[in-house]
Amino acid sequence: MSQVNASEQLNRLKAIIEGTRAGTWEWNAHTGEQRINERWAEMLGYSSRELEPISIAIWHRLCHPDDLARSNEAFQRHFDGETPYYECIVRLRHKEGHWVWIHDRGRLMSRTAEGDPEWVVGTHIDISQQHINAQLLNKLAETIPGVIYIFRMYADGRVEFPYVSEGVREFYGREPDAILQDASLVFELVHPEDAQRLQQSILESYRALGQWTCEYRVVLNGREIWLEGIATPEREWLDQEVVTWYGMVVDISHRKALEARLLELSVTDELTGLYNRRFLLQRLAELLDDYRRHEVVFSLVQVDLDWFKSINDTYGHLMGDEVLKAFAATLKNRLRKGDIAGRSGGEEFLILLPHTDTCEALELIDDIRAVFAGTEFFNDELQTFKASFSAGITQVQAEDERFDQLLSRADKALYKAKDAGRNRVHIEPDRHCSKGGKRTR
Ligand SMILES: Nc1nc2c(ncn2[C@@H]2O[C@H](COP(=O)(O)OP(=O)(O)OP(=O)(O)O)[C@@H](O)[C@H]2O)c(=O)[nH]1
Repeated sequence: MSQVNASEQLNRLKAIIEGTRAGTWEWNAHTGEQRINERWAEMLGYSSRELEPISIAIWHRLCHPDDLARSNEAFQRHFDGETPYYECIVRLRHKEGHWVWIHDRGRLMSRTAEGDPEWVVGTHIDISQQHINAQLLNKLAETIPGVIYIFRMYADGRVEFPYVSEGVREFYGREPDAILQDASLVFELVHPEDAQRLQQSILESYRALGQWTCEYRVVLNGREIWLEGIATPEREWLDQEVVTWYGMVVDISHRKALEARLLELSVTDELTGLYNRRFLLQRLAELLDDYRRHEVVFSLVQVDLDWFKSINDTYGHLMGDEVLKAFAATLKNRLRKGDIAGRSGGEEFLILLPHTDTCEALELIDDIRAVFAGTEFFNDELQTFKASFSAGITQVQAEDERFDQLLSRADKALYKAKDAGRNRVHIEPDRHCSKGGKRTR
C-alpha cells in the first residue's frame, strides 16, 4: 500500500469515527497507558487537555463503582477468549456531576511476549437519551393496569420478547429479564385448555397481519388468572423478515367472574337453584338434535307437585316454598352429573335424562317419588304434613321432529298419573317395564 493511500485511508477512518460521534479509547492492559480522542472527553463535558495526564486512573475515577466491577468481569471474559469482543453498559460521571450512560465496546489487539493482554481498543457511544426513553416507557408502563410488551416471531417459528414491562411479574410470576431471555416462560403458564387456542390466534395474526386479540387463562401458584391480550403486528426486516407485535395484556378475571355469575343467573331458578325453563328447553332442543344426528337416546320427565294449592292454603305460601326447595334438594341428591333438572313454572318441573330409556327413567323417578312422599314437613306450629308429586315420562322417538312433541307426550303421561290418583309415575307411550330397569350409562 502506498504512503498516500495509507494516509488517505486513515483520514477516511477518522471521518467515519467523527461521523458516528463515537469516543475512542486505547488501553494498554499491561502498563495502564491510555489514549482517548477528543469526543471521549467531550461526552463527559471535558476537553482532553483537562483530563491530562491521561491514564487508566481517569477511567477508574469517572466510572460508577458498580459498573466498574461489571466492566472488569466483561474484560476478563474477553481476555479469556469467552467473548469475541468486550461489551458493557456503564455510567461515567459528567463534569457537572450527573451520570452519562455509555455503551462501551472494545477488542484486544495485542498480547505481550508472555501472552498477557496488552493493547485493547474500543469506542464509547452516548446512550443517555435511549436510557431516558426506556425509563419514560417504564414509567408509563407502571401506570397501566397490565403488561405492555413487544413480541417477535421469526419465519422458522422462533419467538422472543424484546420488551416486557414490570407488570409481567404479577401476571406470570417471572422477572422481566428472564422473559426477555426465554419467551417460553410465558407460554408454559398458559392453562392447558387455552394453550392451543392462544397459539392458533397468534399464528392467524402472523399470517393475516391482522390485530391479535385473545382471552386466555394462566395458572400461577395454583390460581387461575384470566387475561386479555391485544396487539398490532408489523412486518419488519431484521436480517430476515419477522413479525413484531406491539401490545398489552390486562387482567380480566373480575369481568370473567361477573360474566360467569350473570350466565348462571340467566339460566337459574332463584327459589330452587335448579335450571329455569328457558335453559331446559334449549337443552331439550340440543338433545333432540343429538338424537337425530347420532341416535343418542334420552328421556324427558314432567313433574307436578300434588295438591299444592291446598298446601299453600293450609300451611302458608312460605311453607309451600319450603316444599318446592325440598323437592329440588331431593332431585339434586338423586340425579347424576349429566342429568338436567329445572323448574318450568310454579310447582312444575322438567327433568332431562340423557342416555336413559323410559323404563330406566321410571325406575329412577319412582325411587325419587317414594323418597319425597316419605319426607315429613313441619310448620311453625309443629304441625306435620307430607307432600307428593306425579310425573309423566317419555322417551325420544324416531318421528320426533320438534321438542314440543316430546313435551306433549310427557304432559299426557302426567295427566294420566294425576287422573289415576296422583303420587305416581306414568310413561307415554305405555309399555311394560320389568323391575330393575337401572340405568347403565
Ligand atoms: N308457595 C308457592 N306456591 C306457588 C308457587 N308457584 C305457584 N304456586 C302455587 O301452586 C298452586 C298450584 O295449584 P294448582 O295448579 O291448582 O294445582 P294443585 O293444587 O297442585 O293440584 P294438582 O296439580 O291437580 O295436584 C297454586 O296455588 C299456585 O299459587 C311458588 O313459587 N311458591
